[in-house]
Amino acid sequence: MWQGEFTWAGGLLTRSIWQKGSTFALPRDIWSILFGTLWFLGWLLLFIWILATTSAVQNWLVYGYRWLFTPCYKKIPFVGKPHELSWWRYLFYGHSSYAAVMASPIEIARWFLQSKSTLHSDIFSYCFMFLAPRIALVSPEAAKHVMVKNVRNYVKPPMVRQGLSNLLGNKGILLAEGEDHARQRRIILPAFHFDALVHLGPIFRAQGRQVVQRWLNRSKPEEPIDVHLDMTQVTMNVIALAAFGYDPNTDSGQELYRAYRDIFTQRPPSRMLSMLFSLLPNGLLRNIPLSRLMRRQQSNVRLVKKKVTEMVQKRREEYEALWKEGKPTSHRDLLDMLVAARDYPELEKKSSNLPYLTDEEITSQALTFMAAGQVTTAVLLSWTLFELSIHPKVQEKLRKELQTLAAINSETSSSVPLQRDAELVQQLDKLEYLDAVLHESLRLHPPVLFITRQAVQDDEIVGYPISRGAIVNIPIVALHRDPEQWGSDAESFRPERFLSSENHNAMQRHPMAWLPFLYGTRACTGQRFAMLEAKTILFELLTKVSVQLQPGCEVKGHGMVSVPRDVRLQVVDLYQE
Ligand code: HEM
Repeated sequence: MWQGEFTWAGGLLTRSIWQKGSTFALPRDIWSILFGTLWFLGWLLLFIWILATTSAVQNWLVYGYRWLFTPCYKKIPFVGKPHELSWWRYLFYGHSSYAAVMASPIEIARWFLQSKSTLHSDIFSYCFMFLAPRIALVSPEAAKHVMVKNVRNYVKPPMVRQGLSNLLGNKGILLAEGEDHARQRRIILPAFHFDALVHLGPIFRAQGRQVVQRWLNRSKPEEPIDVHLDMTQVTMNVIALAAFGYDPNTDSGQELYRAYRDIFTQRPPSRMLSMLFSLLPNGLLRNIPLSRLMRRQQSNVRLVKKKVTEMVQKRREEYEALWKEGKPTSHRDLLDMLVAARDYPELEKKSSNLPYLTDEEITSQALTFMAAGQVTTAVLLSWTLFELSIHPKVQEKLRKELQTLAAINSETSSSVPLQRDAELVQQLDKLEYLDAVLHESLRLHPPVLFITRQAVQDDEIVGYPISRGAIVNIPIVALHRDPEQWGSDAESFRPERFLSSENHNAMQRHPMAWLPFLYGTRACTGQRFAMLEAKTILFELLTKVSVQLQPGCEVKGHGMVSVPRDVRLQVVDLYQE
């Protein structure tokens, strides 16, 4: 029916292909464009396929070489190919459908624990994508070796660094290693001291009150709330105010909030795409329509970086102006402290050992606090509210503890509002059941599911050799559900296990069996910040409302930071008339 030729770019037709007398009424140009586009897409797909296959073969050769010639892999038990996986899927995914974020957190935990029990070994090897070798450390003692005993020998591998540096820049504490890391940590730690943090009490309380007011003033109180959305907003506000004194209620603050939410709530298709597109050169990426999702992701990252850089620069200018005028500089928030640490030029000259932070480091640090401090705490609060919503007795017991404190506090606390808030935060920190509830929530739903490290030198972990370059993985989520440490009810939510009255159980447990913040010199610097924030916000919420899970609501975790998906809660006003 049709003859002739057309160019590959549909619109750029060189000659007509449609002969007169056709039974179809479509104009010639449309057919030409259609066939031209199909032709173009066909070649493009072939090109992508060739690139992806070449890259996969190259990966298989590199990783195959590592399996064969890295001595430790011959001595560590290997988990084997899952029989239900076809060879093709196995070659491509390895065990990552079970052991990485493509599975849900509970599936990940079960897979590691099952492999541990089948192999009768706390340490075993398995494959990541393209059969890349990994070593799992599934006991607190093995994890302790990497976190504490020989921490300097284990650094973040290039793949992890690349993922983090896209968002955080290259110079922050999370990516620093060795002496550089120790220097940055020395500077940052004082800002997270308990005495400094209780002064953030008014911010924590005000944000908690705002959420509960929003819940109570809804026009349709019977409609459920999306708890993770609200907790994301509240923790974003807290970190923006407490770390940077940045007003989240401005248009610009809202823009930042939306970009952050998008970055951290990537769903499986876009995660898969991120992985596939990472195989292609950047230039090619821009021309593929499918990469629109990825481009949105990149533009979100650019926006966050731009905003944080602006905040840092503004604060530095303010600080320098005060410094030049000889006026006292204030320490309102984390950013003040970072800027001050950088600006000790006189002292700096005297000793090169004195701490200081460069401009780039300050920006990276600020981005790190935003990323590390916001999403993780939102996840902690969302899972805790979810667990309380399905365990009404625990919720009631906790409410009693909080209400008792509220009653005491209203009688005895200071008449100065800011001081009163700081005092309350101090008292909240001493509540045993509140602490136990948060510990139990972090045990079952650790926001960071696992950490990955690469050995710098040959080493030995619990009697097994670890060769230089080997990549080890601590699956926190699996260690937290291991019946060997937590007993036969390891999968149940039971805060009582953390109470001192059940100390006999705790004595049998390894001191590092609970490790959501890690231990040692790489432990989370924001642990106290996160716990105080979560405690204060729960206090504000649970003394005013009760929460129940919306019937029929199926909740699953997903993503790098175990974001709970679709937690819909019904909120009941405790003082409703
Ligand atoms: C529930 C909340 C949180 C959890 C579960 C958590 C967990 C973690 C974990 C597991 C690490 C180690 C990551 C690694 O080395 O691969 C880490 C590091 C870090 N976290 Fe947190 N975090 C939380 C909240 C916060 C907050 C609120 C802040 C700051 C405001 C913060 C700041 C940091 C920083 C700066 C590091 C890097 C420490 C270093 O490398 O020396 N985190 N966090």
